[in-house]
Amino acid sequence: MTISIAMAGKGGTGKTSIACLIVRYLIKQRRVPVLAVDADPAANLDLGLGVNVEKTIGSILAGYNENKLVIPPGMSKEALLDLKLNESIFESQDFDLITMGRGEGAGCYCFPNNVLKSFIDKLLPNYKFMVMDNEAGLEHLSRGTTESIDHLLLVSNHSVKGVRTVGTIIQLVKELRLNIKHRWVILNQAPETIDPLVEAEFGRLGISIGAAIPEDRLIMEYDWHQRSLLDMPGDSASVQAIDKMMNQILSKNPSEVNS
Ligand SMILES: Nc1ncnc2c1ncn2[C@@H]1O[C@H](COP(=O)(O)OP(=O)(O)OP(=O)(O)O)[C@@H](O)[C@H]1O
Repeated sequence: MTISIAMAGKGGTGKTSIACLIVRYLIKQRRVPVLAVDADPAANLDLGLGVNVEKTIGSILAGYNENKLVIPPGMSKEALLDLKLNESIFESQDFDLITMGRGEGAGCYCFPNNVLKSFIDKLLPNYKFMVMDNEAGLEHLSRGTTESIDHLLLVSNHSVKGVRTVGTIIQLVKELRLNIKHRWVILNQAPETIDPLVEAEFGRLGISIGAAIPEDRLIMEYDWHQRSLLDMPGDSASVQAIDKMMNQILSKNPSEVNS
């Protein structure tokens, strides 16, 4: 069975960086192959993983909608779309990546989201792990494989707004009736002492912190130099915290991990 890990939280709190460091952990632990999914139209999971994705689900669908696809004789439009979607998989030795990207024009992501979901349903049996970076709203995680997530990681930075967004997402998960097996609240860029206001907000919402990832200048430097976070050194503070967090998370499903 594939173990699915999904990230959520307010924009800019570090979801993408943490997703990359989780992929790094899985690769180092040889828990491969990993399917990385960038389901946030505003995220750049590819850059964090040190690759550059040009073909996204959004860009393929834009061509499909505008009838830009030349359909070979004897092939259905759906079969051609499937073929094109397969071309959007970025393959590397240890992980594959699919990216939702932006559709053309403003507005609704319902169609790309639905296509992404059924695409994931098809791909998932080929992987040991799926790591999915999401936008704050989780509406797209309903129906199909993505309805049931093994580990939902709710990321907040050290701000009252970040914590409130986590509270809102917890509510949303209930309303959407998503089947989340384990939920973890991650405090990113955590200082040594948590500000009493931030702590009070966690307390008010009845949320306990599952793991804290410290502020690590190296993450910013890698970002600045567009270096892959997969190459972060094992002794850096953030990597050590992520590795510890992942050991704790995966201890919840040892049988699947060893199978
Ligand atoms: N623990 C950390 N220490 C230092 N800098 C960090 C840390 N985590 C993330 N950052 C920096 O914070 C910024 C935002 O991080 P990131 O892009 O991962 O957030 P995000 O939640 O995915 O944002 P978005 O939703 O907008 O894509 C980046 O510049 C990143 O380098």
